[in-house]
Amino acid sequence: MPHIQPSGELTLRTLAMPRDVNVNGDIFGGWVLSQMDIAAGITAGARAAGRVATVAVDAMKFIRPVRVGDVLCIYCQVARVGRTSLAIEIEAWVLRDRQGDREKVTEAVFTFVAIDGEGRPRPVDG
Ligand SMILES: CC(=O)SCCNC(=O)CCNC(=O)[C@H](O)C(C)(C)COP(=O)(O)OP(=O)(O)OC[C@H]1O[C@@H](n2cnc3c(N)ncnc32)[C@H](O)[C@@H]1OP(=O)(O)O
Repeated sequence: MPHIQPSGELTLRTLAMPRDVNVNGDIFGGWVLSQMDIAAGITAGARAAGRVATVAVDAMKFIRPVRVGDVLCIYCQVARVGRTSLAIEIEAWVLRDRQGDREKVTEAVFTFVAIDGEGRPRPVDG
């Protein structure tokens, strides 16, 4: 079996806490999605040199559950730059129980729009 590595830059690391569990006792998918939005927003904001807003969440796949005590590691890369929008590919991996095996748990593509002070689209490259 090939040794699969994360794609992209490690942008955010955080610990899954008991307050974020769902009724199954695993971590709530919405919490994972919000961490991905934060991480991708950092990457998009850096590329667009300013404010960005999430306009679309595509190709979201929940591959494996996240559990309390896992370290969530989010990797991002810019996949496409348009006139006012940019797409960020995101992979979320965990280190099981803080230090164990590394597993990919989710992936997605988020689209951001560069916005000005009034919240209107502006060119990514000024
Ligand atoms: C659930 C939440 O609370 S998400 C929270 C954060 N997000 C928000 O609040 C954003 C709310 N949305 C908005 O304010 C507006 O949609 C804006 C300002 C982001 C964009 O305004 P729009 O009038 O849609 O802009 P417009 O039609 O000019 O499109 C802007 C760019 O986004 C792209 N775009 C718009 N909608 C989508 C979409 N669903 N998927 C992919 N790209 C899209 C367009 O193709 C265009 O890209 P380009 O300039 O690179 O060619």
